[in-house]
Amino acid sequence: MPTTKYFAQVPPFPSEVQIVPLPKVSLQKLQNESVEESQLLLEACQNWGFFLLDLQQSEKGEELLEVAGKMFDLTKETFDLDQSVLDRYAYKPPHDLTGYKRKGQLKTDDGKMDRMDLYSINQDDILANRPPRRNADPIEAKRAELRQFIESSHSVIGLNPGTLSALCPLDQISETSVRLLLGQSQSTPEYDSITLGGHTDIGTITLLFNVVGGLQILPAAKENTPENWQYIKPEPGHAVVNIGDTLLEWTGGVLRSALHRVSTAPGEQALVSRQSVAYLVRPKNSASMQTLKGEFIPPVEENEGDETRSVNEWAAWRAKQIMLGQLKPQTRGGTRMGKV
Ligand SMILES: O=C(O)CCC(=O)C(=O)O
Ligand SMILES: [Fe+2]
Repeated sequence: MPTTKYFAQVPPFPSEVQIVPLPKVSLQKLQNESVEESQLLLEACQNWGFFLLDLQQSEKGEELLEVAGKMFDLTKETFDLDQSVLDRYAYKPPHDLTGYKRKGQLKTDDGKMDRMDLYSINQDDILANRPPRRNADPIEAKRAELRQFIESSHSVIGLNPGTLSALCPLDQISETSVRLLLGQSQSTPEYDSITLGGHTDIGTITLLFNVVGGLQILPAAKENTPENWQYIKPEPGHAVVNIGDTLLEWTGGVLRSALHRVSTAPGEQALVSRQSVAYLVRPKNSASMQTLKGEFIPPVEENEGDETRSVNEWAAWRAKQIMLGQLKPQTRGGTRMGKV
């Protein structure tokens, strides 16, 4: 999440609300190769599939916080556009998810419609790996800042296993995107309403910048009932990082991909609009979904049959399964669940 400046502009997260006790992992300590910090990171990725990344006291981290602030400003400028202007950039699901998604187009867990406006910007468009696409004016005007945000986010997460950065290079075509999100303020809040339905992220890793609360996760082994969902409290100077399904598959289920959603923000935070910014990393399209080999990864057993599809084929299959209702997103992987 960006710096304190953005937190000062909204009501505080209420202290009485129960929150998920997510570990805070320090980027600076990871950069200094702290063994304890790496252990904390691994445990968080196994137990929760989520952690808070403390970006403070690290040059790279502070740089990212600064540019994440610019992405918040861009989110505001973009969603301040007239509805008729935004509609010109509408996304075209299921094939093209880049562009603007108006609220009310997706079913949420409770059978109602979502309340989240999204604008997805393709990484290859910003880095000029493909012919440019015409985006809404505020986005066109901030191409340089978007590039900075992508490069800075990529370098922060590229720190960890070397394999990950090799499989998600910046110069090869992928579906990696920057997503700007807006949940509108509610003058008479409906606290049980879902803004963006429960899902897992399909990619490898997601870096999320939140100021206002609302993001919730369903802890492992908990039934999907309203009382089991718990809020993540946004912290100044930290990003929320979560593991996606691709990393779960690549690690043979060692890491957890957790179900999460956005609900109405708690307390007085529901009275203000909620912006958030996500950097959703996908592998290069030509990569394989095959389980990686490594010290911590259980070998694939003969009767299991390893995944042989490419990232592209697998993503198309998965999207279709979800649409047909044959695959329901759920928390998978991690220590407590063993192999998937
Ligand atoms: O807005 C948020 O905090 C979460 C967004 C999210 O989960 C997503 O874009 O995949
Ligand atoms: Fe997500």
